[in-house]
Amino acid sequence: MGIEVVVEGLTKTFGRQNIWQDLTLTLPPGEVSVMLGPSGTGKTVFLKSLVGLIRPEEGSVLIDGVDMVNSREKDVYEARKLFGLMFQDGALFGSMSLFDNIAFPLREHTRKKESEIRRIVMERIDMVGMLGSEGKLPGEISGGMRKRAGLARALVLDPKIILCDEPDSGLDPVRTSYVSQLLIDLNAQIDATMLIVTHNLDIAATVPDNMGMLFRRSLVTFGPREVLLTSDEPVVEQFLNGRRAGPIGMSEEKDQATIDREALHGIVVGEATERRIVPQLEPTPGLPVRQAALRRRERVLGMLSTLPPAAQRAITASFAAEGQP
Ligand SMILES: Nc1ncnc2c1ncn2[C@@H]1O[C@H](COP(=O)(O)OP(=O)(O)OP(=O)(O)O)[C@@H](O)[C@H]1O
Repeated sequence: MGIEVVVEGLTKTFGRQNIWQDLTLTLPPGEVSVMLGPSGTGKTVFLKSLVGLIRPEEGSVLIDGVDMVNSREKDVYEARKLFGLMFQDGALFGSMSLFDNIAFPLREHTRKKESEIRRIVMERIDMVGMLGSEGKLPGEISGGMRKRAGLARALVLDPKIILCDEPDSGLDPVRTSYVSQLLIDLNAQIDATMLIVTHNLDIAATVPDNMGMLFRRSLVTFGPREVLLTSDEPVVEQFLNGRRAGPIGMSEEKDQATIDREALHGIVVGEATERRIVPQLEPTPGLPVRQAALRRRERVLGMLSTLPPAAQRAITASFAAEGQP
């Protein structure tokens, strides 16, 4: 099973620019979480902070007893092996075949024999549906395939935590839904903790167990998906509806003067519309039941009375629809 990630009081500044402050959240073990947020709110910086590639000034990130913020580089390096990272462009080496790209972490970090490496690499290539393409160079395949190859590479060291930075960027809507299904299928197969950073509303609506959103240097919310999906916070409303009216502007956020000026010109925040929550994706038939979904159900039922009423109603309705009242 995946590992819990406990983030407490995290604050990061570059020079005089405060990226975010006092972020506190827990990624439940083995569950899939999504972090939303307008461009530039520091989602990538957050992912890099979890793996210790960026060191925030304050706070802690506890993973299996190691604090990725305050520990010695040697310990952080060791703990980093628990992670699988999938970056926006797949981050593949252009002159290496897909096979060699995917084998790279195994050759770099383990002493496995070539025959064993071949077995693992082919198994992961199969998992992401790319058997037959292993001899190709990254330049010879589409963006969607490069993403999947990046995901296969993230999987070779049997990660306990998988971080995906915008798995949908540059993909058409059809390829994006394949990636969404792939993420859920992988979760069912390996039960790793997953955090996905995305702007994509379809991924956000259908993939995660938990959702959070970064805005104005803090976490607007983080918790079971239904909390964000039923939230009437103006920034969440605006983001989920892709509207111009609201606190998010072209360069991240608007000041009050801009909001007032827009109101004068008739650009007003719309009425809060009742949002329909679409069901979460299920693993492809034939794959194991997602253990995280079973654990989440118990966890969420245990915290139900602490959640906002709209989220409680949505959760009760979705459990009832699954035939598990
Ligand atoms: N190494 C760095 N040095 C200085 N500033 C940085 C560094 N890395 C990121 N930043 C700044 O931190 C801010 C947040 O960047 P980040 O890439 O995390 O945003 P994001 O939310 O992932 O954006 P997007 O959705 O557009 O990818 C930006 O203003 C960026 O310029």
